[in-house]
Amino acid sequence: MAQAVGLVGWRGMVGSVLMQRMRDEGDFNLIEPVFFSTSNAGGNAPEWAPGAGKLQNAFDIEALRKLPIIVTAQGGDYTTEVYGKLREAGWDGIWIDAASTLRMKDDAIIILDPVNRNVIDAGLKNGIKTFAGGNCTVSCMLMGLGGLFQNGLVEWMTAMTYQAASGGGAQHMRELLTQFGLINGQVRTLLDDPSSAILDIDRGVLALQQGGTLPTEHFGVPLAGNLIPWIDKDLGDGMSREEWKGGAETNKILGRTGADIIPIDSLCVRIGAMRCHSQALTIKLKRDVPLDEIEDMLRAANPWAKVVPNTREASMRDLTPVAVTGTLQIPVGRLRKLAMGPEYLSAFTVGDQLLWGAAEPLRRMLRIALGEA
Ligand SMILES: NC(=O)C1=CN([C@@H]2O[C@H](COP(=O)(O)OP(=O)(O)OC[C@H]3O[C@@H](n4cnc5c(N)ncnc54)[C@H](OP(=O)(O)O)[C@@H]3O)[C@@H](O)[C@H]2O)C=CC1
Ligand SMILES: N[C@@H](CC(=O)OP(=O)(O)O)C(=O)O
Repeated sequence: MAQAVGLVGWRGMVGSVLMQRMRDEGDFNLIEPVFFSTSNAGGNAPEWAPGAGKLQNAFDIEALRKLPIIVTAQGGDYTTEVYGKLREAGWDGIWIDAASTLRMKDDAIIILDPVNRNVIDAGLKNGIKTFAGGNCTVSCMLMGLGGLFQNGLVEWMTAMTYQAASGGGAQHMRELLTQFGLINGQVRTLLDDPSSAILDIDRGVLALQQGGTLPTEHFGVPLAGNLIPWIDKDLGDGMSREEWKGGAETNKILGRTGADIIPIDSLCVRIGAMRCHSQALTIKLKRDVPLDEIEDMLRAANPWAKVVPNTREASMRDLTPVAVTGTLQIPVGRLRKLAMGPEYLSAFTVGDQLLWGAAEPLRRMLRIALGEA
């Protein structure tokens, strides 16, 4: 008989991508979905899930307690509000969560099964019941570079990130597009006139960007025609929380602790892409490995990592957010040894932060929990 699975956060941005992937992969044939809402209990479940009945109250601990598995993409505040109460009420089910809240807890595993299926399986065997999707930047990086980690080749690594607006949420994407539109409107007459001076156009754009009238409620400053070299909270030691996650989460996903920890550091930057995070990586290898062997390792690690030849044409065609959006492929390119020596490798990777960065690890974990993968 199909297992009942509670779904919370299914209509949000991450949740919608998750629902679409579950529908595409036939996951709903394996479960009896119970849809929850924080805002519309008693409303209708989505029309594409006939027979799913009414939406249940996502804060109703008694209703949640009945379910052996709960999948949530509702957000960290919801997890903070509900998870503890549910466990305190004696709930012993499997909790699969997109939020960062529980990731670093000792009794939780960060899920990215193409990279850490061994950690997940060992956890399940040892009674772990809490599974959290990783930070989008970390998950996309590990999907691309998994081969180097699998082969124990990484001595240390730095990631310079180029993160899309979607990482902030749906409202951030809207704000970015509104800013682009307003900027275009500001200089449209000049743009339409081929004889206008580019510096006049530039002055017009800057006047709007600096004038304080662009909507910046979500990003704090204009992102259109700009970048923001800070993502997430200020940890007070010169590091952003997003940068801290790069090292902390990567090592936890890989199951590395103590002396086995791989130093990984980042500088995380928000740019005006829509939903793909990109990152430029500098990797110190433990030994000099020829580039063709490195490429073979990257390809062999999982079916989604794709090596892009280090040429201008291939990089421009295949290694951009626009090329990757909506796909599960994680291209890795710009691979070359650096001037510092043959153990120093440069790489660039791009990933859809709503797919491998958020939804995909959750639906795959659900299948593992159901014994279907
Ligand atoms: N955004 C991202 O890039 C990533 C997000 N995550 C995590 O996923 C979680 C959710 O993020 P995200 O999906 O961006 O959040 P959203 O804001 O898109 O959705 C969250 C909830 O908001 C409610 N909501 C209110 N108004 C609307 C509306 N007009 N349309 C849709 N939903 C609405 C819904 O709850 P209800 O139906 O109950 O009203 C929905 O489940 C967070 O924990 C985040 O950390 C993880 C990785 C990446
Ligand atoms: N912080 C990421 C998005 C995100 O939701 O990350 P996390 O799941 O670690 O909170 C970004 O802004 O691009």
